[in-house]
Amino acid sequence: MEFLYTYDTLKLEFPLTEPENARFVITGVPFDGTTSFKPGARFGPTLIRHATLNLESYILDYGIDIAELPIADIGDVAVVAGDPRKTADRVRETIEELKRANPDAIPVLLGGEHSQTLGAVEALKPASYVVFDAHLDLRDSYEDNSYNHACVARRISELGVKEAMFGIRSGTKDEVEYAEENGIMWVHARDYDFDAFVDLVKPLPEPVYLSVDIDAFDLPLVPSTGTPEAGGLRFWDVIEAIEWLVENKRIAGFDIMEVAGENLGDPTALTAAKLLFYFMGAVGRRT
Ligand SMILES: N=C(N)NCCCCNCCCN
Ligand SMILES: [Mn+2]
Ligand SMILES: [Mn+2]
Repeated sequence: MEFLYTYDTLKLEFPLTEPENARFVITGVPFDGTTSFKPGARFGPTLIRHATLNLESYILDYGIDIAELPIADIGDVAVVAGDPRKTADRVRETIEELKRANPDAIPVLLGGEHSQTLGAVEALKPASYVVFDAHLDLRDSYEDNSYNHACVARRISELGVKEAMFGIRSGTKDEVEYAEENGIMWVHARDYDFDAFVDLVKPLPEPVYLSVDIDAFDLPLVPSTGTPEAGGLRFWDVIEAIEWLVENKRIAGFDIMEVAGENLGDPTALTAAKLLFYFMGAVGRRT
C-alpha cells in the first residue's frame, strides 16, 4: 500500500494475517505536528506496538485468545510533518484503499495526534462518533490551524456525524456553546458512569466510529500524552462502555490516539496496548 513506509508490525508471539483476510487492520499515524504542550505523539504507534509484548494474548475475563483472531498490521502512514490536513488525507486514502481490499475489516488507527481521526472518519463515513477524551476538541481553529487536534470534533460534526463525548474536563465557553447549538452530547468526567454512557449512546445511529483519546483516562494511567489533564476516567469504566458498544452497535472503525512518550514501557503505551487487546477481544468474542 502506497503510503506506508515502516511496515513496522505488532510484535506478538502469534502470526498476523494479511489485510485482505483480517477482521482488524491496524495502522499507525506517527504525527505530532500541532501538539502545543508535550511532544512525542509521533512515537505513539511504535510505543503501543512494543507494549503489546508485555501482554498475554489470552484474555482472562473473556476466555478467548486474540491470537486466534485474524489481525493485520499494515505499518504506519507516511506523515507530512507539520501538516495535519495533508497527513489526514493520507490516512483517508489508506483506509479507503483498505476498505476496497477488505470491506469487512475494522480499521484500527494508533496515534499520533487526534487530528488524524478526521481522515479515518472521512473514509468510513460513520453515522455517529463516540469519543472518550478529556477535551471537547470543538474549536473552529487553534493556533491558526483548523486541523489542529483541538478542532477535530468540530470538523467531524460539520460532516453531519452525530457526536457523544465522555470523560470531558477541558473546554472553552465557545466550545460548550457550539456543542449546545449543534446537539453534541457530552458527559463531564466527574459525572461519568455506565448508565450515563448507555443513555447517550443508545439512540445514536449506526455505524459508530469509536475514538479513544488516551488523555480521557486518569493522569497516572497516561502520563505521556500531548495535553494531560488530571481527573480522568478509570480503565475498567472505559472497557465496560466499549463492551456495551460493540455488543449493541455496528462499529465502523476504532482508534487510540494521543499516546506519546520517549521510553519503551511507558505506562501510557501499556494502557493503550491493553485497551487495544480488550477492544479486539470484545469484538472477537461475539463474532
Ligand atoms: N486532542 C487533544 N488532545 N486536544 C487537546 C486540545 C487542548 C488545547 N489546550 C489549550 C490550552 C490553552 N491554554
Ligand atoms: Mn484530549
Ligand atoms: Mn482529543
